[in-house]
Amino acid sequence: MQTSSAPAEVQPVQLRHDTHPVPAAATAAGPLLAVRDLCVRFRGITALDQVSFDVARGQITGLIGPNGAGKTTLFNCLSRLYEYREGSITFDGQALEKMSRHRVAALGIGRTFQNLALFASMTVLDNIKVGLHARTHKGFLAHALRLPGVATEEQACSRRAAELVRFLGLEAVAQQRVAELPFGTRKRVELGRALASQPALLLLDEPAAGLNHEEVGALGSLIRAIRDQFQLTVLLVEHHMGLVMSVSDHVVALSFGRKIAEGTPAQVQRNPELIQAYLGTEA
Ligand SMILES: Nc1ncnc2c1ncn2[C@@H]1O[C@H](COP(=O)(O)OP(=O)(O)OP(=O)(O)O)[C@@H](O)[C@H]1O
Repeated sequence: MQTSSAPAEVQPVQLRHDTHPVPAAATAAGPLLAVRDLCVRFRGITALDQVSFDVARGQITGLIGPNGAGKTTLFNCLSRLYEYREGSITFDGQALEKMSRHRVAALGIGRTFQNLALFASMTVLDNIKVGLHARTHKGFLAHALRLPGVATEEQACSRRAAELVRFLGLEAVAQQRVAELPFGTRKRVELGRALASQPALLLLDEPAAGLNHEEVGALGSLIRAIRDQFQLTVLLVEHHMGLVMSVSDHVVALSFGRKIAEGTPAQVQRNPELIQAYLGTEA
């Protein structure tokens, strides 16, 4: 990640969320995301056991827990990569279990992955444009075939992609192929692609993994800047406790598929069950 491009130095650009499906945080009622009694089982393993929690609009919620706690399983349920037969997930009042994966992305849930999911042979700018095409009216095929109206939309896409590149401090590498870039920079590109789809809820899966101390510091500021600038709600899965506790408004802790603690970072850090869960594994 380019530490020289911390958010304090980033030019404030205003990206219009004119296709944004979810009302602004201040005006809408209820949590953006409500997880209720969610159970997921894999051949005898209970990955999630009656997990319930809310993600409040406009907040950064940290989801923590030792290895195997069920964090990624939960993310995969939110992206509809995994099916769940027990419990429910409601996004802005709509039941996710009734929707296809494609509709979930269109609804306004964007994510990054633990192991980067970028097109390595494409440039930084083009990877970000892929995210933008997820929200264009004409669709990828119409763009490929250059159908009428595409040119105007293409110009808007290029403008927005350039704005995102600037926001993320990626101008110097915008025309470089992703495969040529250091890991930290690629992680920032993935963030750009997720933001390009204009999500209302951004799911970040271990964004600090593989970053050095300085890069993690810059990442914390960047996550907050993203939340503020794009008026997003963020759900962050992360093992780096310093990062989670410094950026989160609210923290939910899982262990062996169960929710064991929930509250402000200060409250959760004092929770005896959480301390035990980490002492028993990696603390
Ligand atoms: N597709 C799958 N098939 C079988 N078991 C799975 C599958 N996905 C997850 N599990 C199991 O479910 C449990 C929860 O795993 P999960 O990856 O959600 O934990 P996690 O909290 O994300 O862990 P980590 O921090 O190591 O990524 C583990 O016991 C894991 O082995």
